[in-house]
Formats: sequence, C-alpha cells, structure tokens
Amino acid sequence: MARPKALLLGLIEHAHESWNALSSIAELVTPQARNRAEFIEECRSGRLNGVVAIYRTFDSLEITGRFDEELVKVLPASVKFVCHNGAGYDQVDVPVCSGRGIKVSNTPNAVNDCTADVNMFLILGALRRFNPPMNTLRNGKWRGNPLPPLGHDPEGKTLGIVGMGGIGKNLKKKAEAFSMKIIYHNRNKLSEDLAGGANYVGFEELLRTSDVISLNLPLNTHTRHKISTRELEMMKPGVVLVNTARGAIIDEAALVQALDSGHVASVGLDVYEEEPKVHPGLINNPNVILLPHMGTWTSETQKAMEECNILNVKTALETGALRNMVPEQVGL
Ligand SMILES: O=CC(=O)O
Repeated sequence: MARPKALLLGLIEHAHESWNALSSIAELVTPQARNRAEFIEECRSGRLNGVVAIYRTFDSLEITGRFDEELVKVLPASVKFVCHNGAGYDQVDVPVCSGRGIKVSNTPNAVNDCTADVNMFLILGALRRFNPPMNTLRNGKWRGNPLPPLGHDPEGKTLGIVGMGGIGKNLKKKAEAFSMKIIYHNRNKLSEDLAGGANYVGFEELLRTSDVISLNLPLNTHTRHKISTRELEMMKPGVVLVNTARGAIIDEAALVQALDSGHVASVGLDVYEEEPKVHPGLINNPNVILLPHMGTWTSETQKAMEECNILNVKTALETGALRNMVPEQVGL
C-alpha cells in the first residue's frame, strides 16, 4: 500500500529534526504553487493525491489564501487532517472542514505564556502612557514640552478579561502579581477552581466596570466586531483597551473615533483588522502602543508551537486522532 503523505504549507524554522523524523511514517511533500490559483490548480492536477495530513502555518496564507469552502472543496479526497500552527485558527473554516470529514487542530497551550507576557507589556505600557515619551525621547526631546500625561498604576485597577481560555487564565495570574482585580466574561462560566477567584460577569457589566479591558477570545462569525461603537460607548471614560487576540474583534474605525474623542484613553495592540495594514488613525495617535503581531515571537515558543503541531500530524497519521482538535469539532 502507498505510504500516506504529509503536506507542509509554509516553513518549519526550528523543529527540523522532528519534522524530518516523520518521514519514517509518511512521505513528506511540499507544494510547487506560489499562490492560491496555482495551489488550486495543483490540487486539481492530482499531484497532491495521497496527502492525508496538512501542516500549515499562519504565513502560508500567502500561498493558499484562507482554507475556505472554495479551497477545501478542491483538496484531495485523501485529506483527513489540517493541523494549524497557531492558537488562532480563523484562517481555517472549521464548519466547512467538518462537512468534508476533515479534522482540524491548533497549538493552544504552547502560546499561553508568551502571548500573556505581551498582553501584560501592553497593559502596563498603555496604562503608564509610555508611548508619547518613547517618541519624544527618540526625537531628541527627552520628555517633551509640554510634559507627557501622567500614567496610572495597575495596582487596584479592575482588569476585565474577555475570553478566559488558556491565554486569559495565564494573563489573570500575571495581572494579579501587579495587584489588579480580575473580572472575566466567557462563553461559559468557569468552575470556581478554573476561575481561580476571578469574578464572572456579563459582557456589558464587564464593559461598564473595567478600568482595563483585555480581549483574549478567538475570532469567528460571532466575535467579529464584538467591540464597536455601542460597546465602546458603554466603557468607562478613560478606559484602557488591549488586544492580542485578533484585530477584527474590534471595529477599528469605531476605535479610532473613541480614541479621538478621548473616551478611550489609551490602547495596546498586537493585532489588526487587515494585517499587515494598520489604520492610519491608530498609527498617528500617540496614545496607541503598536506591535506588529509579536505575541508568540520568541524562539522558545516558536519551537514549542512547531513541536506541538508536528505531534498533531504524527498522532493523526499513527492513530487517526488529533491531540489538539479544535473545540468546535470535539464530540462530532
Ligand atoms: O497569533 C498567534 C496565534 O494564533 O498563535
């Protein structure tokens, strides 16, 4: 019988040994295509027939585009698993994959510490309003004249975490070390044990009562623009907003208006609606700290994510099951 194939979409940068070791159980293949049209053609040509598992990276979007209905339809019939290297798998249309009997995995735990660190960095930077003086110093004007606005201490402030998954829970621990009071909102209220003392509140109550709001939820059809004009208006005047999840959870145009009016005091962002484009109203506003999607950008975490994704491919090929099946497919 022909050996199963595992298709690599994107690059392995760190875990070369583990990827190469998969060659004992599968034929490792890469696409010839350099863009979506070519990839669709390559699938149709039969060249990728026999591929059972696909390892894909966030950046492979440049080759294939989203794993949407059009793309999933043309994948070889042999494909049974799509293993996404990342916690957020919004580039993959899970219901469409489920409809074709394709199982999807992600790398949830590997990213928690690293992303929550960036989250905490942005919370502190935005609260302390460090962006304006960082700019004046680089422009040779020390603290500038007039002096930059005073920042705020994290101690005693209420942090509202929207999305209490792995990153949200990790952030909670970090923020507690800065003496912040934690409330959270989640699809489901967590057990006391998992919530670890954080208070569960309704979404609107969280918006109305938090001094700092952190977005830690996945992007999907229910969460796109979850924060828009109405929600921003509900927030306390002077609120600080931080997003390390996905840009499109916030309606960026509405956020720019809320910043311009001063209702939102400062913002820390690692993610944007249309990466790598960033709304000019965010770039030009000194009260916004911006990072170019660096949440998992450490050598330790990048390696851990690759190892985790390779393990998903390996167990899928060996046992027919994924280690980190996405929650939507559990129990299907
Ligand atoms: O953005 C990073 C990830 O989804 O892991």
